[in-house]
Amino acid sequence: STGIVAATPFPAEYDREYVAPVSLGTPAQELNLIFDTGSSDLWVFSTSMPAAQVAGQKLYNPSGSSTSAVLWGHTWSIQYGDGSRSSGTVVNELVTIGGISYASQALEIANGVSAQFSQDPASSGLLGLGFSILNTVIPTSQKTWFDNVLPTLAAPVFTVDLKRAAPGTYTFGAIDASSYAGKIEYTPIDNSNGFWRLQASGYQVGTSPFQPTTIDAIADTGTTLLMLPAAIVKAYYAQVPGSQLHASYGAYTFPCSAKLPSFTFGIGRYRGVIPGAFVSYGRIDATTCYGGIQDQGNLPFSIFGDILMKAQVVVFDAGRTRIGFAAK
Ligand SMILES: N#Cc1c(N)n[nH]c1N1CCCC1
Repeated sequence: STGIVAATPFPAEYDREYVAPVSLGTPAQELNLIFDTGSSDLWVFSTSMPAAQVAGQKLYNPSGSSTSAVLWGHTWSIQYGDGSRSSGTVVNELVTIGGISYASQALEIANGVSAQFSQDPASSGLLGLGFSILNTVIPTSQKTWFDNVLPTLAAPVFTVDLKRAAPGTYTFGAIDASSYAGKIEYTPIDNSNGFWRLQASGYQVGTSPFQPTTIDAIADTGTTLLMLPAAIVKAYYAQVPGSQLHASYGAYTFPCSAKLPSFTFGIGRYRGVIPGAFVSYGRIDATTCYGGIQDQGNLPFSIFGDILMKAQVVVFDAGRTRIGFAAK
């Protein structure tokens, strides 16, 4: 089987996150979830949550589904890198994405979420697309939906084609040859820590010479920005007049009137180009804009988040434990 769903950015002009529809239970309850290659829990807002923590999100109601079955004694609790959290209980449920169904998917229902989630009306939860070792359900960890449907897919892959301020696609079980230009360049991933972790071969700022250097990064659709080592970030903004490491934001900002250089990353001999315009993440005030490239700080790896993804077609190949990039 193969399946395709739209990946819609929210808020429309800022691409802070991308959500896609997931169908739960019988009769179907369709919720928009963040598809996140940097985590491995499938969890949803539910009717078990306090009203004070809900603000417009659609809620999954297990009692309204004839196919939900409590996974007795199982709970989950997750905290993301930005400090956001959620937790709750677990049911087995029919979960369908792009027409691909799995009848007894571990579906984690929230009975509590942190403010970042409560204040985000666009997302009713997350679909983890990382490796199942990261799943937080106890006493027995559960498989991701992708892991469960893998044997039924025409090819053991999913493809991410995010776009800037426009709907893109997540495709399961196939690679749409018409979605990209040239060849897909693959590189092995290390999934031992549950991430799609790769080594890029270097970078280039604008038209300056390519700098060969290994960049140890995870491909993470759940992270908005491109988080890189301090030296690379410094080299990038050195080419942006008026940019600064803003004391109060603890992040690089620049004058919205600045012309931003492109950022190129290497995968082997392949060069992936992020247009300068993609590096403007959003306006802070009348004249100041927030950089889409930021310092990874004390993270143990870089994060190739949405700012990079939206410039490429990215193939997550579980069959051959590799990841592929192509221009579009
Ligand atoms: N922080 C963070 C983060 C990450 N590195 N991957 N996914 C994340 N989130 C998903 C929803 C909230 C944060």
